[in-house]
Amino acid sequence: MKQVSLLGATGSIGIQTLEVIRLHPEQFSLYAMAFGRNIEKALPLIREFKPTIIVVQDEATKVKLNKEIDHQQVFCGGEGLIEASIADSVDVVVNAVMGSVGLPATLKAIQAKKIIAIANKETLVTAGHLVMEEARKHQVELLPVDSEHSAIYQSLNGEKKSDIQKLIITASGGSFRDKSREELAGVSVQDALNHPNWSMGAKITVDSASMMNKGLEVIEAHWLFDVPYEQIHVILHRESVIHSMVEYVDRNIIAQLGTPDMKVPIQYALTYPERLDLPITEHLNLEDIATLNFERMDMERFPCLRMAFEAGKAGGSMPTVLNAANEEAVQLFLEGKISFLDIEKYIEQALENHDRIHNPDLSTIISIDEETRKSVRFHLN
Ligand SMILES: NC(=O)C1=CN([C@@H]2O[C@H](COP(=O)(O)OP(=O)(O)OC[C@H]3O[C@@H](n4cnc5c(N)ncnc54)[C@H](OP(=O)(O)O)[C@@H]3O)[C@@H](O)[C@H]2O)C=CC1
Ligand SMILES: CC(=O)[C@@H](O)[C@H](O)COP(=O)(O)O
Ligand SMILES: [Mn+2]
Repeated sequence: MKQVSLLGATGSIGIQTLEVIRLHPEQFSLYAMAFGRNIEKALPLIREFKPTIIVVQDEATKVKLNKEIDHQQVFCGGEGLIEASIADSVDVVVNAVMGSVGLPATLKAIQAKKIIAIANKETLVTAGHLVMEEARKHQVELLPVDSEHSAIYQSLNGEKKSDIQKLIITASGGSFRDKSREELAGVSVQDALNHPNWSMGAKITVDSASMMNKGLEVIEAHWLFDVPYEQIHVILHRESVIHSMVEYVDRNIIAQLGTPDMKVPIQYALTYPERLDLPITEHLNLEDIATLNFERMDMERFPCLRMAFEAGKAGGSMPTVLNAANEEAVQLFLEGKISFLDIEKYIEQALENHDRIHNPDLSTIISIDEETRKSVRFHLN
């Protein structure tokens, strides 16, 4: 029996993780759950799964929650996320919070030698060098939940790293894949949230539409698999059936295919190295799909992808700035305060105004993250 700590339990990945846990009660039990402020969504989950530790975003939410339940161990904020990640009884930490707020808990979970199923890609983008250094030091392997990285992880199984020619990451193209740049000027939040293939949280759905999601995934892949940016390739693949591929030096390409359903990579990370039945997910039927399409990625059309490659290659503190500016700009877009095209403008400005710091430590990363967010908000006023 694996005791799971689930950070981001009320989110899209969180709810699907609970579906997997519910399916295999003999394999998994929910020991800890963390969420932000969504008490309404959390209450039935608390009543059903009866976690020993509960974490909420702030004191006010804790006070509200305590009026609804009688629970001994409710923690708050970043410290709470860490408590939930290092508790002795926890075997696996599923980090599915949204944003760089997940970073300190990931580092502490590694130091506590937990199994880590990582959905929270912002952690790896903002501080990949620190996360991977800790993972190496403590001999902890990060199990990717992100569908592309789960695909690459499976395609690398048993292979030599030195035989990799390139990683090929597939992109659906997101909500605006058929719009020209001119047409993007007037798009609404509702339009952006209409992803063609996946049902996900709001922030990642907007990232998909701007192609920043793919940019973050390139940086995530660089760190997870220790592959240089020059050997990471992105390709447009509308169907989201091939989740990503690895090409080897002998021209063999190994790909992972599956129904676009996040429960598949979530369960794989939870059961690894075993596999279990997943009856709640449809089988992939290639005869019904009939055709798979591939298109060259246009960096002019998708400047967020270009900026992510550039920030990743520049390294140091640049990916921290890229990520923080993006998180803040997407939030402003979701609040209706800026337009869709402003997102890339704000990120570009933040990157231009930043003097790169080589090999930033955790406190430097946290302060750069905060400063970048402030500067994005400042330019708005
Ligand atoms: N959704 C998907 O299919 C995929 C997601 N990912 C990655 O997984 C992560 C989660 O994505 P997704 O599930 O879509 O996001 P959601 O927005 O749906 O969920 C985010 C979760 O994090 C919680 N949360 C947010 N801030 C805090 C905080 N400060 N403290 C504690 N909890 C917090 C939210 O709580 P509350 O509900 O109370 O606000 C919610 O439970 C992201 O990094 C994303 O990029 C990767 C691949 C696919
Ligand atoms: C499901 C998942 O892993 C998402 O990150 C997904 O990849 C989004 O799709 P696109 O970014 O390819 O549109
Ligand atoms: Mn993905």
